[in-house]
This record gives sequence, structure tokens and C-alpha cells, in this order.
Amino acid sequence: MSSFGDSAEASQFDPGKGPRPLILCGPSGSGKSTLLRRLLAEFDSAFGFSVSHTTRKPREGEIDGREYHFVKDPEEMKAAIARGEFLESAVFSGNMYGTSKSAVDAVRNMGKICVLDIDVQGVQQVRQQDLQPPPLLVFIRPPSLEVLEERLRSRATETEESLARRLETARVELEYGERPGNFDLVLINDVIDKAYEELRAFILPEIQKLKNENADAMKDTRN
Ligand SMILES: Nc1ncnc2c1ncn2[C@@H]1O[C@H](COP(=O)(O)OP(=O)(O)OP(=O)(O)O)[C@@H](O)[C@H]1O
Repeated sequence: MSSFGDSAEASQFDPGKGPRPLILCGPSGSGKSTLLRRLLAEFDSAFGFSVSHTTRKPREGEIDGREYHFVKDPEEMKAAIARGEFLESAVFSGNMYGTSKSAVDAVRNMGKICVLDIDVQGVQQVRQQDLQPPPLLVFIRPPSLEVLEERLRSRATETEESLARRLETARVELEYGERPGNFDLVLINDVIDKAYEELRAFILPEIQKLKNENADAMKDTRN
């Protein structure tokens, strides 16, 4: 068994079976959190979140295995990444962060759709991995860079400098998102209700499938 990530509990699913993870990607301010909040409000029990690994030190109140799996030795995490145990990883402010495949699997084993909010660089890594079952990749984009700028300004979380940086990154990310084949769904978040309906319709078959599978598993344990 892998030395990294959640211990794999007895699963009701065969390898490669069970709910597919849902990956939401898109420029900062494109509406990922807004759309995810709506999904959770409607289908809370269908979704779960994986616990990431990090080499940064725990902050007060953070518990190992809850907020993050805290890794003391960066060399250990590098080695696990080299062994292919991570779906994606990145370095922020000198600390390593990453999603292990077994952390994603732990959510699948609970019969839930693992939701991941991952940037374009992370998606590029995910696409090089052979995750089973394969994730559903959704790119959420604003109608235009001008609208994105307006939304980021009205969210009032940015300085002029961070705004300019986010818009420049968005330009590059939009190019990647628009390239055919990179995502299973490219969602234009213009009118929020419409965008949500589209996301909902896309994920609904997976939720239905998982409800059926969970019901079957319940029947099996009763028989
Ligand atoms: N369709 C929409 N119409 C108008 N405003 C929207 C729409 N979708 C999201 N917003 C607003 O745009 C802002 C950015 O949305 P949100 O915070 O969900 O983006 P995000 O992709 O999660 O950003 P980050 O990656 O920075 O966390 C928020 O203030 C949100 O309320």
C-alpha cells in the first residue's frame, strides 16, 4: 500500500469503479466557489473533499489529517511524487502542496464524488496521470476578461497589483481552457442560474449513478 495519503479503507467499489471525481478549474474570479456552493447546497451528501498534503507547518487549531496531512520531511513528499502517488502538486511560498491519489480514493471509497478545485497547471498534471475512474474535468470561464475584471473588483478582495496578476494569469488559463480536448465541459459563467443549470445537468447522471450504486451496496449488506 502507498505510504502516502489516507489509509485505504475496505471499499464497496472495485478498483476503477465508483463515482468519478469532479475537477473544477478556471481563472480566479470565474465563479468556481459560487457554483460549488450551489452544488453543495443541493446535493451535499453526494460530494466529499480530499485532504491534501503539505510541507508547511500546521497553524494553530489545524489537525493533521483534517485540514491537511502535514509532512515533516519535504524529501519524503518529493519521493512520493516521483513514485507517481500524487495526482498533482505545486509549490507556494516555498511549501509543497499536493493531492495524493489515495486521498481522492478515500472519498470514492465512502461512495462520494470527490470535488477538487485545481488550477490549470494542476490540470495539466492530472491529465498526465492515469486516474481510475477518470475525473470529470470542468473549466469555468467568465464571458470575457472585462467581466472577470469587474467581478474581481466588486468582490473587493484584490489590490491593484494582485488584480493585474490575476488577469494576466487568466489570459493564459483561458487559452488552455478553450483548447479542444483539455476539458469534458467548458462552462461560460454569464448568468449564474444558467451556468448552474448547465453544471447540474452535467453532473446529475454521476449523482444518479452513485445513488443507485449506494442503494445496491446497502441491499448487499442487508442480504
Ligand atoms: N454569473 C455571475 N454573475 C455575476 N457575478 C458572479 C457570477 N458568478 C460569480 N460571480 C461573482 O464573482 C466573484 C467571483 O466568484 P468566485 O469567488 O465564486 O470565483 P472563484 O473562481 O471561486 O475565485 P477564486 O479562484 O479566486 O477563489 C464573486 O463575487 C461572485 O459572487
